[in-house]
Amino acid sequence: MTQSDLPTALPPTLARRGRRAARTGPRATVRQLIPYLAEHKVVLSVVIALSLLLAAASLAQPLVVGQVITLVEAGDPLDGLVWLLVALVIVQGVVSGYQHYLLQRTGEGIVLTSRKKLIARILKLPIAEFDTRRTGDLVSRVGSDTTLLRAVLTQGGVEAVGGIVTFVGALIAMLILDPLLLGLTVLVVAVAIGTAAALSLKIREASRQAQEKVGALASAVERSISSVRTIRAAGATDREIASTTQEAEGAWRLGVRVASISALVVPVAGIALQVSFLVVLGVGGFRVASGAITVANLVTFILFLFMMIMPLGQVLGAVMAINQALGALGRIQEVLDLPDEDAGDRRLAPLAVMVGPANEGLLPHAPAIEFEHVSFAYARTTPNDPADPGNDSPDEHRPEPDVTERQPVLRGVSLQVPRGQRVALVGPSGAGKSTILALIERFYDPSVGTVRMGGLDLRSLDRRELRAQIGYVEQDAPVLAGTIRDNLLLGSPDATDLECEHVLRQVNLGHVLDRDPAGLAAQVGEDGIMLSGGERQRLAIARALLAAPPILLLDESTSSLDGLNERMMREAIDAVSAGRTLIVIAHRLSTVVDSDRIIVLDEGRVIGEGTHDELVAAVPLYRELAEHQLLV
Ligand SMILES: Nc1ncnc2c1ncn2[C@@H]1O[C@H](COP(=O)(O)OP(=O)(O)OP(=O)(O)O)[C@@H](O)[C@H]1O
Repeated sequence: MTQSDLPTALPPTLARRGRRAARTGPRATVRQLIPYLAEHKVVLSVVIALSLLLAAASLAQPLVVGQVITLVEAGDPLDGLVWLLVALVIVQGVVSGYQHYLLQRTGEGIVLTSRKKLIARILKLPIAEFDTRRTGDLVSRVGSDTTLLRAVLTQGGVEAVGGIVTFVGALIAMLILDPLLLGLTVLVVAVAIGTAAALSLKIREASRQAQEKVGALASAVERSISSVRTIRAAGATDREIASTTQEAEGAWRLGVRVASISALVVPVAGIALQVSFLVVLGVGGFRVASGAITVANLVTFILFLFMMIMPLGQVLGAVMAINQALGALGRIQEVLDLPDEDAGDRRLAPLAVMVGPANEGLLPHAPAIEFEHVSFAYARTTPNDPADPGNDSPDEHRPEPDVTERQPVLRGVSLQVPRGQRVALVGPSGAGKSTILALIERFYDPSVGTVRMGGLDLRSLDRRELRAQIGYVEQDAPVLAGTIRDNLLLGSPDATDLECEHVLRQVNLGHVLDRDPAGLAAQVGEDGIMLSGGERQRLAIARALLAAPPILLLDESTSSLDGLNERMMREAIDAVSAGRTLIVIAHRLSTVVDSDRIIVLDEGRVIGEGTHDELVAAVPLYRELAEHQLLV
């Protein structure tokens, strides 16, 4: 099989789309925002009704004030009008407080919905997505971008509905009171609206860029924290602080840009209010003097003017918040639009695949695992990945990501793993051993050829059912932060403490229970850092034992173990392989020698297969590896 046999290029339309997305960044439309709001339509209807009530209360106030002035001028009694005014103000205060609470709560609801959707999607993304995306950026989308959606409701979006009613009501009242004064006011206000609208259009793009930079910052922090030991040991702490701080400064710069655009919008509304107020006061004064309008009507007109300008501020605030939210929603939606791992799988009725040595399978004589002419290439990742806004340069100037080039890692691999046998994969680093395990787990599908379990093409099996048949002990970080119990129950949530303790003793980990009074509740630290390398692997083996899958994949730790640890690891592997099929990536001669069959890989090809003695005699690479105790 040659490289040219592999499907290497993406369809041109996909490649074009990828390049376009990299240039412009993800965008969202108002239509994509609607489902988030629709989920809260009952509460939002109540809030809108309250806004209308507030608008009516606001509009009533100038009329009552005008009436009070007229009555005072005429020397007539006020007849409780002052009390009506007080009642209006109190009702307005109480209603707007309640409305504010409802909006904040609904805003939190929208953040929660988007977070739930993102978490569910991210954890179901194809494994290949994690090869090309930065963890911190994904975390930032869940933590930070989602909070910007809240602003759609909390920064005036819904009050603006009532605001529009107030605006129109005030406009009509002003028209009745004095059309000339209104004409002048509208002129000033129209200029202000035009300027503010043009500015707020810029906010969406600036906000998206700012959020991308926050994502890049989260990625940098995540990298620094997860590699803190390596960084410390390399004496690179100060450089790492400097480069991470640089990302923080980048986020600050873009945040300030958003702030400066918004800051221009706010005074525009303020100036509009002041100028129109001065115009109305000046021209109005003349008109009162000439007897064209009364003092009461001028005061009422000025109150209505305030009433008209206030919602204008609300609408501008809402437009800014919506534009900011759309920037963030674009980044959220980009992840939600990715297909999940099962997308495109053929929907088949669940099949009871029994591949244990004692079980009658669907195809009882088929090997547990079989590779037939399998070739595979990882999608190539590039430093200029669209998910990595690593610099401040404008999008147009970034080099386009190379999404088409793929290098084969497995080339025409054919192998069989009979049921109940222990098969060792050996070969130099980078030969493709871990990739074979990844294909068995169906983290990826082969580019060419077929992988089968119990005679069935893996692509015809439900992924969950397939993985239920397999235990997988990774080489790196096979342990999760949490307690020993959390780690054991990951694959078997119903196991009892007694069962947990039993499997721990089977893999010679009884002492970790004895050394900590917390026992199974003892913390293992981030990535199991409180355990030794050998203990981590044995804990992962214990987890696999507890789930008791018929097939176990074990990527043996490369860390050298002393005599005692080596013996304990061998006993753990013996315990786990009893009564099941075991495929082990072997780095220790003892593991290899104890295997039923050894498969030698080099540069993605199977170059030898047999027992230890057969391979020592026939395969020079194997002989060389064995001479060096195999630790490669
Ligand atoms: N997720 C990935 N994305 C892109 N390339 C990858 C990925 N994982 C592995 N590779 C590449 O595939 C090749 C084979 O890797 P693999 O991990 O299968 O080798 P290996 O034989 O298990 O090596 P080792 O013994 O060092 O773990 C390597 O060149 C590696 O760089």
